[in-house]
Amino acid sequence: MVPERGRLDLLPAPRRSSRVESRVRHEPGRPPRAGVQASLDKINETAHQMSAISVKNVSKNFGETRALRAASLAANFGEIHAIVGENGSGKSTLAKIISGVVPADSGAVDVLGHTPSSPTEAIAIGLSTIFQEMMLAESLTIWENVFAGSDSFWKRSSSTTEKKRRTKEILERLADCPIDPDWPVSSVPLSVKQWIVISRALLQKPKVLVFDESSAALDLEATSRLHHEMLALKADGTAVIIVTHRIAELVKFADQATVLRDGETVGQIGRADMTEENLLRLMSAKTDHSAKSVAKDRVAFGGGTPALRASNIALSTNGQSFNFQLFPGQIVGIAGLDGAGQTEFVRILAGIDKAPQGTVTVWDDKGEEHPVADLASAEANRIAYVSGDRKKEGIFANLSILENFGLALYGRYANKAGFIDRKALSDVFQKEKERLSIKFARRSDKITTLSGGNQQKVLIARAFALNPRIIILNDPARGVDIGTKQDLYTHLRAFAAEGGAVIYLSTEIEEFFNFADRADVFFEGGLFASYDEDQIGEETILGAMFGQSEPVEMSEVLEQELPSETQLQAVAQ
Ligand SMILES: Nc1ncnc2c1ncn2[C@@H]1O[C@H](COP(=O)(O)OP(=O)(O)OP(=O)(O)O)[C@@H](O)[C@H]1O
Repeated sequence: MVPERGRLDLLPAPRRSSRVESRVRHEPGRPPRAGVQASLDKINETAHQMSAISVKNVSKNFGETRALRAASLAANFGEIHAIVGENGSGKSTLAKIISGVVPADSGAVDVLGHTPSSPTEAIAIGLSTIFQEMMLAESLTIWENVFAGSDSFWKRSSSTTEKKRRTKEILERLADCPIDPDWPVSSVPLSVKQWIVISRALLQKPKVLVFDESSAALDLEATSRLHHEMLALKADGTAVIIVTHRIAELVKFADQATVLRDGETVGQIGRADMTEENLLRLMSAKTDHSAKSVAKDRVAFGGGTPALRASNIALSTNGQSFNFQLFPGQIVGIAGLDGAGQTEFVRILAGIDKAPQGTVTVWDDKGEEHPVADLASAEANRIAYVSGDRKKEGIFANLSILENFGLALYGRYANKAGFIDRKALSDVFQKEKERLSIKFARRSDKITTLSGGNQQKVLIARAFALNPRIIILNDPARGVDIGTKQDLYTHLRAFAAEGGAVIYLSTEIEEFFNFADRADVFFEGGLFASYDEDQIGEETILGAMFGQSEPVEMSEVLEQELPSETQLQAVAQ
């Protein structure tokens, strides 16, 4: 029975029987269910056991778009359960149904013994969700955001001093940097915003925690902290549901994965069968999963006229200066831990921010040089920029898909009287839509009706359509599925083969493999190391990210102690 709104305090305690708790506690590493073959039957069979979540044959339409047609999922307490699938396969919609944000059209939804009909109700029964789009009030302080809405569902509302103390404690642990709870949210970087949203959910001490692509804004080290947090929650008996495209990461620590394809659950994979290959095979009807490899000839860069040069650049007034060069046809990967200066650097190259020191110069087709000092000069010199932080820097939520695509192009497609050649704009849109396989019902629909990954594709398409000489991408593949990523690498490689130059900042080191011609690594506010194609590897890049000239193994980064039960309880108090 769904309770009336406003009567949540009268809700019966969620059905989390001691039988379930003891089963999880005494058998934490239950043997995984067999196989990739594990099918709907098996999922339904599992759903009959006492589980944290049981979703059976759920469907959901948004107007003409069928987001889900037969989605099922069964997740237990004390397990990390991933939901995977290509962009637009229905993962977020499933997460939203489980979280009470949208109702299912048909099918059965059982979350902790209830069918939540609103996020508030979901929280009341013990489910917290961290959504893909960060819901933050930018003008409020950090602590106000962490405790937003808390007073209505915590029995004893704590004092402001106490709230600030707890905010500082949990955020400094999670974000691993000093935090003043009184800072306005607008003043902190994207990664800290992500931690604020995560803290808010953790402080609710949920029995089920849903992460919808929540590590997308976090760098490697931070993602590892998040994984440890998830493992600690699992050890505590929480059902942790994660929606993610970071397949390589999830095979390391997820217990189960439910795979969606075109709105349908096509299988559930257990720990023993959790390999990238198995997941990809189920996710996509495509048969070739061979990879990241984009065929290309080795080219030596260095001679001739560069496409872009940054000279004596420093990222702060007293910072160490450095030089940077990019040649036509070259793809340079940019890496660094969060806050190491790489984001500031690419924004300077794109003309968005000014360098505290130094100059940026580009060369045109005729070999003539031009300074890049602001957005206008960057645009005039055909530099396109794609941001991974699409909500803040990319999309206009109130505009349609086509309008979002066409915004930067209107100047190019307008005649002298100012009328836009809609046919030409429409043709180029169609071409880019096919190039990146952007999925949507109608181009006149608002961009926010697209899945997160498809929104990102619109921004990438817009950059290609600008016919740039240089494309600067700032973590563009955030939230983009693996198939699209590979298509993106192929398109960028083709762009480079025609003389274009690419700067590709990524928080995922693997993106550079078999793709970048060079990788530049930032550390503590400056360019620390530069590696040619044949030196690019996980250990070398990772080492440089930590300021070491020696390679570092991933396991050394991930080898942190799990928080103890006492530490966790202290945080949860
Ligand atoms: N509010 C909405 N209105 C219209 N269509 C929607 C809405 N929400 C989702 N859709 C559509 O439903 C489909 C599934 O979207 P969903 O966001 O669930 O996919 P996803 O698997 O999470 O994708 P991604 O990996 O890109 O985030 C998509 O085609 C999307 O455009």
